[in-house]
Amino acid sequence: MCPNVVIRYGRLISPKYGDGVSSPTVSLTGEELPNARLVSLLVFGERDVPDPQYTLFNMQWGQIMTHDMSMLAGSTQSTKHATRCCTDDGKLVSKSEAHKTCYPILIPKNDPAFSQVQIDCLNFVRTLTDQDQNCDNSHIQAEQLTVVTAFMDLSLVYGNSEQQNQPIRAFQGGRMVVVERDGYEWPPQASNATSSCEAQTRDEICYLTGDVRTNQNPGLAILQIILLREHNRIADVLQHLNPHWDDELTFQEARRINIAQYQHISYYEWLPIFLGTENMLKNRLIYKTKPGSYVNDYDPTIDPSVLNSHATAAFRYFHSQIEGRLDLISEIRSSTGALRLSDWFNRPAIIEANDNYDSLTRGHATQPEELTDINFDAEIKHFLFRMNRPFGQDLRAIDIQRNRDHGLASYNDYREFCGLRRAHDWNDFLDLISPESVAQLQSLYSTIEDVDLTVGGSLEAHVEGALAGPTFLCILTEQFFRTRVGDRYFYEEGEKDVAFSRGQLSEIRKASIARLICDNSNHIQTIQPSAFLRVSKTNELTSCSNIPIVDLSQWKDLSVPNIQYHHYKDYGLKK
Ligand code: HEM
Ligand SMILES: [Ca+2]
Repeated sequence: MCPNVVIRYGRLISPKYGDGVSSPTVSLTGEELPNARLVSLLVFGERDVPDPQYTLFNMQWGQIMTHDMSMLAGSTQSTKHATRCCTDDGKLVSKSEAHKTCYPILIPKNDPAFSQVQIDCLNFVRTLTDQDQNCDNSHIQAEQLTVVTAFMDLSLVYGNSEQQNQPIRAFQGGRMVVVERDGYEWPPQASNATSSCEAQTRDEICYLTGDVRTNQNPGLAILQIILLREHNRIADVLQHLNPHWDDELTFQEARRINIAQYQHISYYEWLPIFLGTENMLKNRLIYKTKPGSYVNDYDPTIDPSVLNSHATAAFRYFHSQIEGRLDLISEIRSSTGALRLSDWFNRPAIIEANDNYDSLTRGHATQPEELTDINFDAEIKHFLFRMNRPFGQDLRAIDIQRNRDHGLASYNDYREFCGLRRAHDWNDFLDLISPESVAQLQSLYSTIEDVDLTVGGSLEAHVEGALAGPTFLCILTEQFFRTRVGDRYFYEEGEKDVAFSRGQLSEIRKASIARLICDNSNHIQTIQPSAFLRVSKTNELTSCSNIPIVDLSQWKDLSVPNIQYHHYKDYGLKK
């Protein structure tokens, strides 16, 4: 297992593991970098401001894409780290006992939350690098590893290898394994529920899918279920259209269609909200196409792996959109209650209680996400993975610590890399960052060169039409260009060995998040046509029967035996 996440612009401190707990907090100038929790507290707010335009599904789809593209090696992304850098009662473990990958976040004195409960230490385990795996490594800096395929191939549904896929594939009718409860299909049970979830018994609901993070929060699990049910829905239609197809052909074609719809929704419905339609057109991330026309932009020289600056900084800015209250909404769109996010981390059983699967789905399509700004909801800033304790972890502090763990170049370096003006003194940041934020930075960092990318980038004023400032926008645009152009199997590609027919492609282009919700909820009848956008005069609730359908009859009696499916081995981690 050798690198897939690449540092393109690494800060020149050695990210080789040092002496455990005290590893690199030292900046370029040899000064201490300001404590990550302190930066989280002082630079970022936690005001809960709803975004008038976008629904919570808009946030949630982003987490799905994130999980498809990257998962840092060695991080379980839950409370249950095998490596413990803090004791049970929140004290630093002694240096001699700390594992070399320990890099805990120390709690500053007078912390408004953690000082109440005498917690001094938040667990943090460094990402494994190629140097840990003894990969041949001629460059000076270590490179962090990811354990999922970088391509947008729904690896979170199907797994990242034949081995991961095998136990969740039914090998019948092209279907994935599901279990039936109350007449509906759900993902199979994880074999180790008490460690994969916060489950009390082995029988408590804990889902097994292609990605171990599935159970992390209810909205994420719901989208995983929607995408799983969509696979089986497609497989059933294909079998009906083509009874002579065997399991393998049906499975691979259903998977291919599911991935194509998801790529279409991601590039044409979701990404324009973040990156701006004009910016995407200009940078050839999307095209104004005729219904059945191809975009032949595959380029084998483009490296499609995920940029470290993308996974560790830019794409995490959208943690700001997370809402800590999940509304339960009825079919007539009235509230029937709400869940507190931190009560339900890694406890998916709540989804199958009462009408919650549908009520939460309507809630996510109705309630606003939080404004994309410098505020991060208290539920993830003080209560992440809290379980039954009074406080949990701080996702914003984790993001900052991860930025340093990976040795990313500084905010100022990335400004220059992205063609902006390099700052020479604090005032030079004022072109994009508010005077209040610059003053906070100046009080915390000893030099402008030390400001972390994840911090500076999150403070920039947004580019018009986009939900990010110019530095993050530059990184995100570069990433999503590579993700499509570096993927030979991207759904718009017309190369004959891999292409959909023109008729099929024009059907795929009708896919929408609204249709996915209609087809894969239990019994939702109405939805707005653009479900990433809130209901409005131009986006009114309507019957599901009015939402365009991808007509799968285009796949009838298809003579496809020669098609090249992309199998897992094609996307295997690089040597
Ligand atoms: C309730 C929603 C979410 C929760 C609780 C959550 C939580 C987390 C946690 C715990 C991590 C691991 C941090 C680390 O150890 O470094 C993480 C990573 C990450 N998150 Fe989120 N997140 C959420 C939504 C999102 C959204 C909406 C996006 C983007 C649109 C996003 C983007 C990322 C990225 C890019 C990573 C790094 C992934 C990797 O490379 O392994 N997350 N998140
Ligand atoms: Ca993937």
